[in-house]
Amino acid sequence: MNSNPQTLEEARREIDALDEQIQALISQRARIAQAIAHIKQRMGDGGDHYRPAREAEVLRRVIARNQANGGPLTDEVIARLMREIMSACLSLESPLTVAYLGPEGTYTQAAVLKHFGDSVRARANNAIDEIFRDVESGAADYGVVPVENSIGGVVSHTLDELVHTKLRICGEVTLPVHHHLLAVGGDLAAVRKIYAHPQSFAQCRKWLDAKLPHAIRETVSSNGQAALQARQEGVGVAAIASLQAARIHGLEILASNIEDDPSNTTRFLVIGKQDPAPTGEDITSIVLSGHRNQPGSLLKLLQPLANAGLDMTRIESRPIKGSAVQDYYFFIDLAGHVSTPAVRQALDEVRATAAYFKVLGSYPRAVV
Ligand SMILES: O=C(O)C(=O)C[C@]1(C(=O)O)C=C[C@@H](O)C=C1
Repeated sequence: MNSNPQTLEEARREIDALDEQIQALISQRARIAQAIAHIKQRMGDGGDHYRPAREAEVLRRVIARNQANGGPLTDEVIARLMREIMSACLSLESPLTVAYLGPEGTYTQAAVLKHFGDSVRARANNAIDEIFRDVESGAADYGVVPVENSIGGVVSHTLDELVHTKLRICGEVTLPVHHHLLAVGGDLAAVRKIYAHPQSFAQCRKWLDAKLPHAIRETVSSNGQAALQARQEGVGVAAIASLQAARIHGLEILASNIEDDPSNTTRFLVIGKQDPAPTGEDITSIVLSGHRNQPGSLLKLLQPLANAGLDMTRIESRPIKGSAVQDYYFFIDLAGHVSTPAVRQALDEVRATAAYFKVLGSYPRAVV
């Protein structure tokens, strides 16, 4: 085939031929995925064919090949295309229901699409605890909840739920957060009122002070809700929300990327009943508490992790509700999978000295 077309006709002929091959290959891939689903059924996997570890491996290979080939598509774009192919293949046999923090148009919905692709049934819920209940009861196969924002800090509701649930963390999603000012129409000068989630107001404060110092700022429960209200109230009322919210609610973008810190990122967790297999690039999340009134208790508790040379990537504390003296749960992420001897052994040692200890999950590190 000519790889250096000189005319539009030649180039389009090449694209038509490639499209034919790509389509045939995608169909062939889908048939093999169907065969895999039947094999899994025979093995008795209970109908949940989703395999986060396998998907992470496929995506990592896609990105490695993209980098070796020098693009020209970005890693994010090529991974998204492959993610959609996998999502469509999986949905042929068992479409997943994924509960997320709604309403439609929230960043959590964007995280669902980024992680599971467009072929899942995404189910909007009003509160983080409802998402946990939906997955526990089987009303949803998986849930996606926000856990931390690089500016706003931890989402304490999610941490509190993790302590008590029997569900496991099966994956993580990291999403760069870009805020946009949306309205049904008009221009910046017409904006007299802005709806947003309190965190979004905090993250766009400098921009708002400079560009819209006189507009009334009214907080609502989510960015999706903000977009909905801007839609209902019309010209002069704006919302801070995502591009997706703009699409869903038919709003125009009055200003893009209005966040004060362009590196703003939110981390989400995928919760479910599955323990993903190791991939070689995994995170293990645990929660623990020490015995009261023991000086240096946290240091002693964590010593086995240091002795095993395990890389602790995150530590957060939350007060234990209802304890008279101030006691804390510590949420710790470390690099590695609980099925590897070094991690298992170190965690057994930690468990032996902790007042409370639970593995929240071992799951693949986010790929893109
Ligand atoms: O390899 C599998 O186990 C499959 O089911 C196939 C496949 C894919 O399309 O690549 C689909 C869904 C799973 O989550 C992982 C991978």
